[in-house]
Amino acid sequence: MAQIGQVLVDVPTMQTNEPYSYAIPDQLQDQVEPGMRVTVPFGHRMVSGFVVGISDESDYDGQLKPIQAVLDLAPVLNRELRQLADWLATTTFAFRITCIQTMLPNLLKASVERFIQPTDEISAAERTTYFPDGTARPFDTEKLDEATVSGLLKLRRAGKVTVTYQVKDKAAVKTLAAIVPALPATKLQEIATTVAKRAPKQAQLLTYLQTMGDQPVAQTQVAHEAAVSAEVIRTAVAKGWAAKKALEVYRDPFQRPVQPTQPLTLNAEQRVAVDAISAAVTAQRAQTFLVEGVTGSGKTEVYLQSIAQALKLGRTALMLVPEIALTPQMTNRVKSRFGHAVAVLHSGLSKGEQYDEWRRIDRGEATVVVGARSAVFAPLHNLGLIIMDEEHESSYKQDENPRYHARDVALWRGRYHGCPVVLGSATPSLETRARAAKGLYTRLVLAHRVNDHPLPTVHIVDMREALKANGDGDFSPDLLTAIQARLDRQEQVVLMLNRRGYSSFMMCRDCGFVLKCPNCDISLTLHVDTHSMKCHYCGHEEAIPRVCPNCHSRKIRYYGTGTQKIEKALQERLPAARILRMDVDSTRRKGAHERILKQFGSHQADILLGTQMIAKGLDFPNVTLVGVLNADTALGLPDFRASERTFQLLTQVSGRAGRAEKPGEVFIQTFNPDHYAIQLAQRQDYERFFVTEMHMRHQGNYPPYYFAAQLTASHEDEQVAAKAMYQIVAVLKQGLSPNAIVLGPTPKAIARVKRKYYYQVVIKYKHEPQLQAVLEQIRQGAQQAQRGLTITIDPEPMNFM
Ligand SMILES: Nc1ncnc2c1ncn2[C@@H]1O[C@H](COP(=O)(O)OP(=O)(O)OP(=O)(O)O)[C@@H](O)[C@H]1O
Ligand SMILES: [Zn+2]
Ligand SMILES: [Zn+2]
Repeated sequence: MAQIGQVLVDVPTMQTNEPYSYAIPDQLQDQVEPGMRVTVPFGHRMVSGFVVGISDESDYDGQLKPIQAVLDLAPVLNRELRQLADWLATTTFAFRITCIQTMLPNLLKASVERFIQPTDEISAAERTTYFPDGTARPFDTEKLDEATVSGLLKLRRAGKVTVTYQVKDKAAVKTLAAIVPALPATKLQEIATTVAKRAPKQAQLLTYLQTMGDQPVAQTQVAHEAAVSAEVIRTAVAKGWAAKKALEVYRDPFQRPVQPTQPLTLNAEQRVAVDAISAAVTAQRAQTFLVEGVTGSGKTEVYLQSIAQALKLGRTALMLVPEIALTPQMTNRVKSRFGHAVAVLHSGLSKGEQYDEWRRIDRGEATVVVGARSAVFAPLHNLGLIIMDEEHESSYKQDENPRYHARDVALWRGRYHGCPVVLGSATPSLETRARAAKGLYTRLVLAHRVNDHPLPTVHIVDMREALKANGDGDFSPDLLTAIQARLDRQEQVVLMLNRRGYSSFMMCRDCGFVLKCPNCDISLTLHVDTHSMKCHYCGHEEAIPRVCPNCHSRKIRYYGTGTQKIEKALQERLPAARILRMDVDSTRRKGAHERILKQFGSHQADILLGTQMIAKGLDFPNVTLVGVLNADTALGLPDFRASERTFQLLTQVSGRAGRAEKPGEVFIQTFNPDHYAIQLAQRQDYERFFVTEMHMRHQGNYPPYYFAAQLTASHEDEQVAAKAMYQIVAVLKQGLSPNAIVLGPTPKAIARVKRKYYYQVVIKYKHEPQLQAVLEQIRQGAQQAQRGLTITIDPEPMNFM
């Protein structure tokens, strides 16, 4: 009986989660398997698709169109990852094909090209007009002019040209030109003797060829080892003594040499953690651990030794880091311990490098994967351990479809493989810490720094005073004195300029007052377009104040400064200081980040001035001073997580100071010295912060007490977006219980992006068994909605702006 392939087609406008049935032609019967990419006819074109199933019968009565071509020799997604894609689609309200695309390396996202070519029917004149090269030409209706397109279509109707499809499969395997001997050794020897006099170099190569065996060797290597030029090799090939072969090679994204390291002797707290995790690895238990360890407590060593346990049992390990491009130090540490077993996956690699690393993982050649968010989909078999470092980082949440959180995916894979998941942080997210409190996660605490080095001493600098003293809102006298002392002692300084919330809110520079919503206790956002202050939760709007409502000062203004400006100002104040700047601009080029850190690490600079990207993971023993120039900017954001983010950032960045023998000191400049997030960051007291913040969340009905979901509508016409949102609110109110809190619709913080208006609704709820169904109904309704209207659903928004 003929086989039927169930294919998810890759047509973004044809949004469906259901596969289509296609006939599998005889010649492809043995080739098609679930998990492979294919091309199929769809309407009048050829599109790529993904086989999710094969069956013998179809409910479809008519004639089925056949699958045209198979793009893969083996499935690119295994059974586990296909199940994961389905789960992802359901829980994030994304399309199955979108989820599959997200899981594949970029290189495997094939696209189809159309070609048009002449048939025998075509006249000579038509041929010269339409086919100047005489052969097939790409048929891209967007690039060709209208007359050519209509002319070609006319020819097609007359049967004078045909259209063919070719898949531009970008999955190029990298190859090197290589050489193999084409004749038996005895024959080569014979020729060598005859040419020896007249062409000694050729004889030399012939002798080398005899020693080669039948494995191809890279041409450059042959040239080097036989000490002959490329020209001599070309001649040998032309004469039929040797043959050219393509040698498959991996692009190694990790060319720099690493020093191998041995496991360190663990201290008592580390020992307890490694033992607990190893036990779960050995028992193949899907247990979740929270490793709550202060900065510099040696969490990385705990991860490494737990990974070693998984490898010892013949299993594999996945280690997630927030943004790997920003943490070359971590990659180095893993690579130095596990060498070639390590594959690295992140967006900083070229597509080819990503693909090669992905294949090494899929083939089982790499058994440890270090990577950023999307590495959570790495095709590791037989997972024994998953680690998520800095688990509180918001970069683990994807901001576009599918809107998944890598933590949820990690937990899913942990259950699938029966392996533990380790969530590590000095400042865990409230959600995670709350789950540990409930006993859902096992909490492992590293309360002390390695070798009992003390945590740094943190000073809070009241910038209201500093501003009065020297009129300088950027550098307080205290901070400048402290920096100078480091310069004198040849120690190093890390300075952070917080760019989050840059210029989006207003603050009084005399009293630190930030304008808040009277209904929501969340700061109002400045809208330059409407000249007003708005609340993004409830829609409250008021005029931009001219004087501070609290102290009547006129020094109320946007908050925010650029790193370049700060660098210049700092250099003027400290002319002798060598400053390195690390921000989006200075790290645009590939490898720039790593180069800057290397320079700083080898003390080619005294001060590393940067944005939030310098807050995490850096481990430089000579850094004894950390300065935070503006602690407040993130506090003013209209986000219920503003305090949490501020506390985390300040604690993380403070942790860069005094990690080795020399004690560390931190200066936090703030206009809000009494804010609890800043006070508790000064004490680096996470537990106290957790209790305080949980209380605030409880009062405000925020996560983790409530769940939240966010819906957004966008359209070029503001009316359309707003109206769609009002209709959605009606659907929600009808479908959900009266306990659910529906906030909005309100315009988003940046209400207009790329000529589109954004409106949003936030749902806060505790138990809403109907929510999934209601949201699914809204998602389906959105497809029939007005042209140009986009509805997005985020089941777990990281920010509400
Ligand atoms: N058992 C140990 N004995 C000696 N040195 C150790 C030990 N464990 C870790 N270290 C060293 O202590 C330093 C800090 O460790 P690590 O960077 O792992 O801390 P961390 O907890 O990840 O900190 P952060 O959260 O600030 O990034 C490192 O230089 C590491 O090599
Ligand atoms: Zn004021
Ligand atoms: Zn409000």
